[in-house]
Amino acid sequence: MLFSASLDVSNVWIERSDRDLCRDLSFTLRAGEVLRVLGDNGAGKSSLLKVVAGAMTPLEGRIMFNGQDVTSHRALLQQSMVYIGHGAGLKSMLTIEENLLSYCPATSPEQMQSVLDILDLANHQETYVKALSAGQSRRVALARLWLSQCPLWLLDEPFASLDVSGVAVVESKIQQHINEGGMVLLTTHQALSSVVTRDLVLS
Ligand SMILES: Nc1ncnc2c1ncn2[C@@H]1O[C@H](COP(=O)(O)OP(=O)(O)OP(=O)(O)O)[C@@H](O)[C@H]1O
Repeated sequence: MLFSASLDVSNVWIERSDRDLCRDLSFTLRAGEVLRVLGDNGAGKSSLLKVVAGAMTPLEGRIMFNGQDVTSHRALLQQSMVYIGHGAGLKSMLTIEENLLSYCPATSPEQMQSVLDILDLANHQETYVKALSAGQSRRVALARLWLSQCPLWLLDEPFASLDVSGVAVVESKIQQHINEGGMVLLTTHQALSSVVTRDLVLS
């Protein structure tokens, strides 16, 4: 699939616990780009992602997607993005397959098998998510990315809990996504070894 999308965030002001996390923050994201949000613990990286995802409302600012103002019309953006926050967003009483189908109902059995193989979860297809390790749960959460066919990925610490092979799989999927014109906004405290990023530093 080839994507063509753009994100323009302008003059965002985010306040939390009576503290300004950012004021007048603007940035753009274009097809084929990865923007890495950096900053110390508590700087506001997760909050910024939540604002773009529509899970938090900024005091001021505008978010444009494909040239359309989605600041107060989040539905337009929701159908074009996948947001993976700190929590895996999985239902613990469902199996891996049931969880993925609840997000991506059009997934074919072949696609499901391929994703589980890539993530080294093929033997856990029927396992309930409550019985997975933190890294395995993270892998399931991230599998939504390449089943969803959405241009915009918002990833809060996507490599947390992943082992070396998990990090390599996710980096290669990010590279594939941007090669196809996708966009990635992510927070991470670690350098990406194979993907070129632009950096946005919150202080
Ligand atoms: N649920 C909340 N209610 C009130 N304040 C919060 C909440 N979550 C975070 N904060 C505050 O907002 C600020 C920014 O938090 P945020 O999680 O966005 O930072 P971060 O840069 O992602 O941090 P980290 O690198 O530790 O993950 C912090 O000062 C924190 O105390």
